[in-house]
Amino acid sequence: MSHNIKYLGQEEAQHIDEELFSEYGFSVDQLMELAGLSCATAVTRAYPLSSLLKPRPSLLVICGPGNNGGDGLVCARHLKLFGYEPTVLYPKRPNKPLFQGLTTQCEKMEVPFLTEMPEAAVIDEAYNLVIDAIFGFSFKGAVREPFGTILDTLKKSTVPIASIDIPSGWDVEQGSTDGLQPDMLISLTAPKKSAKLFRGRYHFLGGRFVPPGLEKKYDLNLPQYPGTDCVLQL
Ligand SMILES: NC(=O)C1=CN([C@@H]2O[C@H](COP(=O)(O)OP(=O)(O)OC[C@H]3O[C@@H](n4cnc5c(N)ncnc54)[C@H](O)[C@@H]3O)[C@@H](O)[C@H]2O)[C@@H](O)CC1
Ligand SMILES: [K+]
Repeated sequence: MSHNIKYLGQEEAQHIDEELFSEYGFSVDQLMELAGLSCATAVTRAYPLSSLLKPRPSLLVICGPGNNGGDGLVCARHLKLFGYEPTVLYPKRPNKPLFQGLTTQCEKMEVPFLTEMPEAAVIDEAYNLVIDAIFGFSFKGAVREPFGTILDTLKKSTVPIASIDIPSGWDVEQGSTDGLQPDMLISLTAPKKSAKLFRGRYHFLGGRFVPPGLEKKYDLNLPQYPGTDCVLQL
C-alpha cells in the first residue's frame, strides 16, 4: 500500500511548503496545528499511556528554532490534553507572535519548560520518551550550538526517541551514519529521502492536509488515510 509513496528531496519539500502558503492560501499556524496534532496522535498509537514503563507518563519535547520546533510545541500541548506529562526544552526562541503564542499556550496548560538540557543519565531516569522537534526539512550544514551538545546527549541516552519529520542532524536526503537512531519517525506531508534509512520500529505519516491538486502536481502518491484518522502507519 505504501510502497509507491514518494520520498521528497529537500528542495521539493520546500517547494510544496511554499505552494501550500502562496497558491493554496494556508497560513503557517493552520498547518502547524494539524502537523503537531498528527504527531501527538501518532505518539499515542506507538506509545499508549498503558505501555509506558515509568510511573508517570513523562515525555521530554525538545524544540528547535524553526517550524519543526513549532510542531513540537503544538505536539506537546495535545499530548498534555491526551493525558501525558510533557516537559519542553526550547533553547532558541524566534521572536515571532506565532511561537510566542504557542509557548504561552503550553505554559498556561502547566507544561514545564527546562532552562537547560539534562544529562543523558537524568533523561534515562526521568522520561519515557524524547520527542525530537529540533530540525526539519530546512536543516543544512554542520549543527550549530547549542544543538550539537543537545544531539550528543541524546545519542548517549537510552530512552526511545520520536522524531518529527526528520531525525535531527540527519542530512534531509542522505541521512547520517553516526547520527540519532530514533525509534519512531513521523513524516509530515510525505517522507523525505533520508526516511529510507530509518531503522526504528514505527514510521507514521501525518499532516493530512494536502489538497489533491498539489498531491497530483508532485506525484506524491500518498496512501489513503483510514476513515477520519490524521495519521497512518507506513
Ligand atoms: N509543509 C509542511 O509539510 C509543513 C511543515 N511543517 C514543519 O516545518 C518544518 C520545516 O520548518 P522550517 O523551514 O522552519 O525549518 P526547520 O524547522 O527545519 O529548521 C530551520 C531552523 O533551523 C536552523 N538551522 C538550519 N540548519 C542548522 C544547523 N546546521 N545548525 C543549527 N541550526 C540550523 C535555521 O536557522 C532555522 O532557524 C518541517 O520539517 C515540518 O516539521 C509544519 O509546521 C507545517 C506544514
Ligand atoms: K526533527
